Amino acid sequence: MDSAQARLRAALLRAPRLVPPAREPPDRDPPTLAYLAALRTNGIGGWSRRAYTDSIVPRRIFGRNTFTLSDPDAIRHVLIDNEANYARTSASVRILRPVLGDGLLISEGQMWRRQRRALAPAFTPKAVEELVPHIAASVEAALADLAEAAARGPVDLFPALHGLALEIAGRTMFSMGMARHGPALRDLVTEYGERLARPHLLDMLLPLSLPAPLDFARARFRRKWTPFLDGIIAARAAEQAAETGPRASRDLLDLLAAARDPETGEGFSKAHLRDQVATMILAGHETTAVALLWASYLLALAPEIQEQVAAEAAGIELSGDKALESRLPLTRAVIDETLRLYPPAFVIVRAARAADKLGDHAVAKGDVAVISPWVLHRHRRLWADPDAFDPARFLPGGPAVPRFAYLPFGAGPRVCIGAHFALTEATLALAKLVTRFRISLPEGTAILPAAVVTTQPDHAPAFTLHQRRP
Ligand code: HEM
Repeated sequence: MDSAQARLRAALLRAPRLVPPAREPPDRDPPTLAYLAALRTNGIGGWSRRAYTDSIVPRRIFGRNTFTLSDPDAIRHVLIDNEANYARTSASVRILRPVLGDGLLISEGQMWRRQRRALAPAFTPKAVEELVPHIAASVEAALADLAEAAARGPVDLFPALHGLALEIAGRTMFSMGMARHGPALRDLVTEYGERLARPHLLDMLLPLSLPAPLDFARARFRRKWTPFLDGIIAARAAEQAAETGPRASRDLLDLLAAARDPETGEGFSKAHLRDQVATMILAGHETTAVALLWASYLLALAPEIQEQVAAEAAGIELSGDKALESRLPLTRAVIDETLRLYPPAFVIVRAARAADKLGDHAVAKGDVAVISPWVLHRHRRLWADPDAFDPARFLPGGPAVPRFAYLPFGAGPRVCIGAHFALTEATLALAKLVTRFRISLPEGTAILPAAVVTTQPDHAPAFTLHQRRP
């Protein structure tokens, strides 16, 4: 550990211990119907106390075994070693396909491989580094709007962070400004999230070949959704046709449009390209916005740490120097620790295609493996002081974080393709937010997680943003 790292660590040690408020897990597993109700309103409530101490928690739900895994070997087995035996569940596909179509997140087999190969070059650390100046410019514009709002009084930060993450996703991945389309997109996504994305009993029980009752409403939603996306893509094409001179850089849509199957030479269809835009924009902005909201919340509860983040970022020119992120170790550690305490993707679920074994448990075809970053990251046996906010766990030079105890982005071949992008964006945005404003909340404000698809806040608290500098 060098002396700068030692100083940072010592300063963090002086900050008071913070355990952000949380609901206590139930002492016993909720009965099946209560469990299903929890999945529709707040999935975190489905795990009882034993999930946070046991390595594998089996439960039988409607004739099927479900295993919540916090055992590193079992997790590795499902996500890596025997990954081909574990597919997305029919409930996940039912819920996600009307919005994401055949995009990367829910495609399987050869189609998935082709897409992943085509998209991978756009997400390497080097490619992401090229995007830093664009991310920085979008953050600056969002902060100017926030400053105006903050001058009028307390601010509902969540929609502002959503708008920011959406703008960054649209601009950097598809060269599309989202100012025009963003509000309508958010309305559609909210409409879907409030009703159709909440799993119903029959979503889980029926095979994909049979429609569940909500599938009809989901199909109606898709009939509105796809023309909306086609409209955005057409607007982008029109904008580019009107531009004179060479394009500055190729974006994701260009990469996908140019991709050819090495065997057949075929390209992706127009419908497929549209599904990819939907996938990247949705997977890429909702999660990052949630992460930034929780990071702002934690720093409002821990003003001493907030001041240290502000001091770190103030010493650096944040205008978009590409190697920026590595020079913000504390800001980055705050983001890492936020993703531990409030993982935006709170659960990763797979269904076994064939019989298998997890630890001492026999797995039958159709049984479900549940890997919950929420449970795993607060597991009593895997973390010291698991409920406390302690960014020092992630400072460089400290002990390594155990590989399968920390999975905000999943692991294995289906690991989040946008992980590096998200970490860069969130670190930069948080650094800029905190250098510009001192963030606070009224004394005693508690935000609790409400996990449906992502780990959302249970209400929209008004943050006070005190301008540090114009
Ligand atoms: C803090 C932000 C983010 C979090 C916490 C997150 C989390 C995750 C997780 C846990 C998975 C694995 C799901 C599974 O195995 O079932 C995943 C996959 C994925 N993520 Fe992210 N993600 C984030 C940001 C992004 C961004 C910025 C993008 C796009 C640029 C993105 C695009 C995707 C895609 C396309 C997949 C599917 C990959 C595949 O199946 O090959 N994510 N994400």
